[in-house]
Amino acid sequence: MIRFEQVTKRFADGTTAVDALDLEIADGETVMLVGPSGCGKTTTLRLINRLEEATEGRVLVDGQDVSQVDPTRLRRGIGYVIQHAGLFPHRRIDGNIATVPRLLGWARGEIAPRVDAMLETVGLDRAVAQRFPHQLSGGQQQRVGVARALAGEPPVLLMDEPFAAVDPIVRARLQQEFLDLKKQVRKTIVFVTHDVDEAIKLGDKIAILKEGGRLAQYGRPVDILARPAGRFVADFVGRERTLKRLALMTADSLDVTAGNPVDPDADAAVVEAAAEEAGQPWVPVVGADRRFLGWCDSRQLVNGHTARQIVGGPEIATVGPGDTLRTALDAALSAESRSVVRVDAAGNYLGVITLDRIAEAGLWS
Ligand SMILES: Nc1ncnc2c1ncn2[C@@H]1O[C@H](COP(=O)(O)OP(=O)(O)OP(=O)(O)O)[C@@H](O)[C@H]1O
Repeated sequence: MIRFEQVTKRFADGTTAVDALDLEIADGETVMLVGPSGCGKTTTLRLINRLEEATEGRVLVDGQDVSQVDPTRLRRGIGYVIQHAGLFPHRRIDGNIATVPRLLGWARGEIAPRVDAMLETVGLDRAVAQRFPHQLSGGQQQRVGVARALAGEPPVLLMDEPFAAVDPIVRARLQQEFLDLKKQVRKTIVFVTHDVDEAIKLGDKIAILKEGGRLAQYGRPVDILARPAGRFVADFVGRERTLKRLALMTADSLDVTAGNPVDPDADAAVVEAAAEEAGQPWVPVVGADRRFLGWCDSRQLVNGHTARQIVGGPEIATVGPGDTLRTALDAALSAESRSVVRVDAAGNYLGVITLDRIAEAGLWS
C-alpha cells in the first residue's frame, strides 16, 4: 500500500507543488493522477520514489516511511516509466530491459529468459532485442520502457505520461495493452496523465488535482462521473460525463424487465394482449430455444398473421455479456422500440432494457 499523510512539497523558490495531500492507494490498484498542467502530478509521483523529498508529512510504501529507506534500494522495488521511454541510447534493447535484474544481482541464466518474457509481455518480437532504441518506433520504445520497468518484478509501478508522446492510434493500442497487462501482472500502479479520458479508461481510481497541488476528488471513475465534487471537477471531466459513465458500466449491471416475449407462432390477439400489458406496441419474439428473433410491431399484425412477420432482425438492439451501457444506449436509440434486448453468451433472451432505464443508470445508480 502507498500512503500520503498530509504531504506538502514546497520548492526552494516558494512554489507549493503539493499541498497537504492525503491519499491511500491499495495493493494491486491502478490510481490515475490527473489535473491541469502544473497542478503537481509529477511531483506527487516523484515523492513516492524519492526523486523529490516531502517538505512536510510522510509518504509510506508498505508501511515504511520512504524517507527512512535508502533511495537506491527503494527505487529497485519501484518501476518507473516516463514519457519518451527514457531508454539508454547506447544500450541494446535487451541491455535496457536487463538493467534492474543486473543491479539486483540476478544470475546471467535468469536474466536472458526474463528479457524474453518481458518482450512477450509487452507484445514485442524477440528480434528487437538486438536493436538500439533509435531503431525502434515511438510506440515500440514505450513498450520497452514498460518492459524495463517490470523486469525486476517490482510490486509498484510509477508511470509519468507514458503514452503522451505517441500518435493517437498507437496511443489507443498502448492503452488497450496496458489494460491487458494490468490484469496479468497485478501491480500497484500510479499513473500520471493530463488526459481525463485516459484516466477514466485506465484507472481503478482517479485522483483529480487542482492548481497548487490540492486534491479535488478521489474515487472510482463511475462515482466521480456521477457525482463530481464541485464545479472544478465537473468542468474537468467534461460535458459528456453521462456518456463516459455509461461506457464504464456493463449492461449486466442493470436489471431487465421481462418484456412479455411472445412465441413466433403467436397470433394477433396474443401479440396485442402482450403489447397492451407491456404498455408499448413492440413485443420481443423469442423462439422455443430461447433465442431472440426480433421485435414484432403489434399494430402491423392483422388477423391470420403470426408474430413471425417480424419487423427488424435480431441483430438490432441486443446487448450481450460485457457490452457497455453506452452500446446499449446506441442500440436502444436506433431501435424503434426504444429498448434493447439483453441476451446471454449463447444468444438466449434474458429480457428488455428500456432507454429510460439506461438514461437513469447514466445519471445515478
Ligand atoms: N524543481 C522545481 N523548482 C521549482 N518549482 C518546480 C520544480 N518542479 C516543479 N515545480 C513547480 O511545481 C508545480 C507542480 O509541477 P509538476 O511538474 O508536479 O506539475 P504537473 O501537474 O506534473 O504538470 P504538467 O502536467 O505540466 O507536467 C509547477 O508549478 C511547477 O512549475
